[in-house]
Amino acid sequence: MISVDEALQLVLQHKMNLGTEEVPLLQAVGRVLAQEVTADRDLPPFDRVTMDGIAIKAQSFASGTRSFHIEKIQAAGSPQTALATAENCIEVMTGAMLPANTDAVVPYEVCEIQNQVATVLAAKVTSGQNIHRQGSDSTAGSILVSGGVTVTPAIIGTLASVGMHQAKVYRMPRVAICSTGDELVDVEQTPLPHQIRRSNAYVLAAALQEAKVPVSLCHLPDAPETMQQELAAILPQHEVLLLSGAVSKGKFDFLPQGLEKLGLATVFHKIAQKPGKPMLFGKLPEGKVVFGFPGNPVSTYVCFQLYFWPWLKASLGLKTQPQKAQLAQPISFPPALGYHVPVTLTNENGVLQALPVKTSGSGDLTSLYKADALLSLPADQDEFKAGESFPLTLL
Ligand SMILES: Nc1nc2c(c(=O)[nH]1)N[C@H]1C(S)=C(S)[C@@H](COP(=O)(O)OP(=O)(O)OC[C@H]3O[C@@H](n4cnc5c(N)ncnc54)[C@H](O)[C@@H]3O)O[C@H]1N2
Ligand code: MOO
Ligand SMILES: [Mg+2]
Repeated sequence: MISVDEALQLVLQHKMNLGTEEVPLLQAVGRVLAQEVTADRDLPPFDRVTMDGIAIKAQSFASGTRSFHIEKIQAAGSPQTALATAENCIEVMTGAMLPANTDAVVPYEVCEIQNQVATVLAAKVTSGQNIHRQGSDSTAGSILVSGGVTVTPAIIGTLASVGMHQAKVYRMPRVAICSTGDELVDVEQTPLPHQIRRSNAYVLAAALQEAKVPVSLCHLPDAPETMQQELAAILPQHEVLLLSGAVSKGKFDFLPQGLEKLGLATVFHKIAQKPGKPMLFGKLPEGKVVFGFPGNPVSTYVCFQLYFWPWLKASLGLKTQPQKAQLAQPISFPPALGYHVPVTLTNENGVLQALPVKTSGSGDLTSLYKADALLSLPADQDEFKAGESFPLTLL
């Protein structure tokens, strides 16, 4: 059986080249940017007034002038005006162009205005004060945002400020999520005593919806021929299959053989880990990939988090920062399996502490919502001391 690290490396070796697409500005949020964003002009594009007040020539103040006749008002959104006489001033509003022949803005708070004359009460006026200089943030042509980052609301603001009403982002893969199992009924149905409601596909669909990955849902029966026919019908419209259940040793676990008939090249089947030991990963014709997650709800979600997300991020060219946390209490786990422990996180003096969540195993989905993350303990160790650090996957 391969290790957790080997499985992850194999999954990453099969990342997909997704290409790019143009989307309208607001639809770019949450997507991965596939272009550099450059400034179309200087930012700010003119000397911008940053306080409501009066614009003067600092030299006039230095020469002793304190009362300045107000020539006019320069509002934001008006073309630039000019001060006619050095001993005068122009009232200016935040966001306005600084009037020509002025180089300092004195806020209203330190002025007294009567009969069109502003008297400056401040002790000092410096050339350049309260002016956001043209090009001081960035100059025309400079790179504001590099490609390969997730578009945040702040990046949307940057795109808007340089006039990009569309943005080039990496295309998302077309994903089908199929649950399997004759014991499962849909959410709106009332289960009979031997049945349960299916939840796995909804968990994965919800996670993908948050990440703006388009998905379609389906459910496959525990019957080899129908399962294979339905898979064959789904495959042409999708590039990634996320399947849950039917990958273990049961008499009705038909997924591996159903996929083989569709041309599956198995990359691995089984990982030395708990939960999620029976996980399957393989290639399908035309460069498509399939993740066969074990059916127990916690196993499905854990494997999705540990293997599918890194695969998607790698395919989108997103870099991930490995994270670690300290185990907050000792754990004993003798089997030679990697152990992914659901934990809650607290921060003690800047160090992340991971406290295991009580669960009754990989069928216990309701305990998983309490977890903030998974702490992955290595297979070659049996006793794990409080204070030891291990890799962390945020949920
Ligand atoms: N002899 C062995 N038996 C099992 C092994 C093993 O190594 N040897 N592995 C166990 C492990 S670990 C897991 S995990 C499960 C995985 O089984 P399958 O992937 O074949 O999944 P199923 O048999 O279809 O279902 C398992 C379990 O999960 C429930 N389930 C499935 N799908 C859903 C869903 N969409 N929503 C909610 N619950 C779901 C299903 O009802 C079963 O209870 O195999 C062990 N057995
Ligand atoms: O993935 Mo299984 O527990 O290891 O349910
Ligand atoms: Mg099974």
